[in-house]
Amino acid sequence: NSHAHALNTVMFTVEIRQSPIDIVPHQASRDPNLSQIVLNYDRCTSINISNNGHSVVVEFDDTDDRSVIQGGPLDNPYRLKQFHFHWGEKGCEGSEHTVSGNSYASELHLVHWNAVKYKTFDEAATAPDGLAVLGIFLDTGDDHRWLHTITDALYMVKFKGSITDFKDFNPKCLLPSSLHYWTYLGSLTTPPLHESVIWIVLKDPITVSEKQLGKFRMLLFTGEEEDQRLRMENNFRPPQPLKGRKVRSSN
Ligand SMILES: CC#CCNS(=O)(=O)c1cc(S(N)(=O)=O)ccc1C(=O)O
Ligand SMILES: [Zn+2]
Repeated sequence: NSHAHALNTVMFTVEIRQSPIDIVPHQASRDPNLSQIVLNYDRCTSINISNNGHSVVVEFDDTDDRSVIQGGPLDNPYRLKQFHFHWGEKGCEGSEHTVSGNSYASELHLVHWNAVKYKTFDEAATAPDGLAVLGIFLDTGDDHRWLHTITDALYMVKFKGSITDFKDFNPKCLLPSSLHYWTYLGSLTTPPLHESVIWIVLKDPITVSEKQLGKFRMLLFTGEEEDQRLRMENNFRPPQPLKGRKVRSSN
């Protein structure tokens, strides 16, 4: 039965740093050593926008250090690879991280990878310091003046598997006024759930309108050839156990 024993060993993985989490601000430790994060996106090159059946994704040219995030908890610059969103079916839920138990309507994730230490994204995606994801909350209110560039393109990627050109988009226009953040060690929030993400979650949300958010909900989880049409909504994972992790706060 050594075979059964071996299978049992192989199948058992310890999950100690899963994401998202509920962030409790006054339990986060203010760390004076935490510098500000720096986003060098001025030479970023967006390539396309696509519907991968889980979210809408804008991909970037990550073949050199043209667009990186650095500073804060990061020891190296991390290259921007893609950004995507998570949202609900109504305004009161949709974000992945929560703040004192409260959800935002949506959450934007800018995914970066450590190309200094790892040769490829896939290698970085399995390393404990391989990825850095910048999380930005979306609140509902007035129209966001630049989000329409994205929402106007969503009809082109309605179905799972659809993709279209999306050039000259700089995600700097989606940042809130302050880059104050919380940071903790976590994971991807979708399969394969690798525990390879240094999370940097901005404290201040950006504001978008219900109308703009509604356009995300006209995307479909299903492909054009499928007879069932499933609206893409509630593509957020609920908060996971903290398991003793410390959340640090920038000044
Ligand atoms: C191997 C591997 C991998 C993960 N890819 S991703 O980092 O772009 C990613 C990250 C996240 S998240 N929510 O963890 O940032 C969600 C979805 C994706 C995706 O595949 O599209
Ligand atoms: Zn995400």
